[in-house]
Amino acid sequence: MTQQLHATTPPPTADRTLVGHHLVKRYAPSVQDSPPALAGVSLAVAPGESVAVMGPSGSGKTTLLHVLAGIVRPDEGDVIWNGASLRSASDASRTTLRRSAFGFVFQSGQLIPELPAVENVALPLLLGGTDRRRAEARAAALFAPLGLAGLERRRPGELSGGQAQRVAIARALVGTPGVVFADEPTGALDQHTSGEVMHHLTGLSRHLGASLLIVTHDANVAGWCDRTLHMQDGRIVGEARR
Ligand SMILES: Nc1ncnc2c1ncn2[C@@H]1O[C@H](COP(=O)(O)OP(=O)(O)OP(=O)(O)O)[C@@H](O)[C@H]1O
Repeated sequence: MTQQLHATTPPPTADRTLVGHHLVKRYAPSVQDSPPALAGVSLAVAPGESVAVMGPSGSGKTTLLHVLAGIVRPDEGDVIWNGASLRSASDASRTTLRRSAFGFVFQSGQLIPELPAVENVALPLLLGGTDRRRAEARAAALFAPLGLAGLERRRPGELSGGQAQRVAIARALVGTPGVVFADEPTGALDQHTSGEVMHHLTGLSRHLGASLLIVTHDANVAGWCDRTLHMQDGRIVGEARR
């Protein structure tokens, strides 16, 4: 991938550090219409680090996640993953990167209702060309570590909310991604179940060496992470380490 870096971008590091450099994103066509969703955000997520992003509604948390994950292209600035620029990458290579290097967990409703849990988990591997037997074996191996042993053939409608989120975590991690992006992963769960899900999400990510970027409104969820960033009006205005 070619490097087209912003003039002041720090030297890229060809490791599994995720770097966002001076990210600006405006959804409205002109600045007069509304303030930018991202107004110049810079951050680095170290390999294996877990980072929570908190802030009021509309402060730009989800936009930051989408820009860092290569889903949304920034208007200014760049995202560097493994030493390469996402901004200058083609749509096709960004899609390939998302599939091979990143995993995603959303609030709910992300599993395919018709497929048994194990097939839901195997899906990213199947889409990447792994043969079915090997994909399902790798998927099944994640059930016990996530406390899901015996639920492999259940369909999503036959799982509790917390079990379904743990299946979604397995699916995000089955391809051993470099970074897992999670947007309100416990937003639909009660406090106790949320704690269980975070225990599994942080524990298994750490075990597999994946970094974690979590958008959340819940300070208890952020408390599971190494670091919490606070956003306001499209900027990072504070940071706390555990
Ligand atoms: N697709 C879009 N088109 C236009 N404006 C958008 C779009 N997505 C987000 N915005 C605007 O960008 C700003 C930041 O939104 P974003 O969803 O990133 O905030 P957030 O902090 O994640 O909010 P919440 O906590 O409510 O999910 C808001 O003003 C929002 O209205």
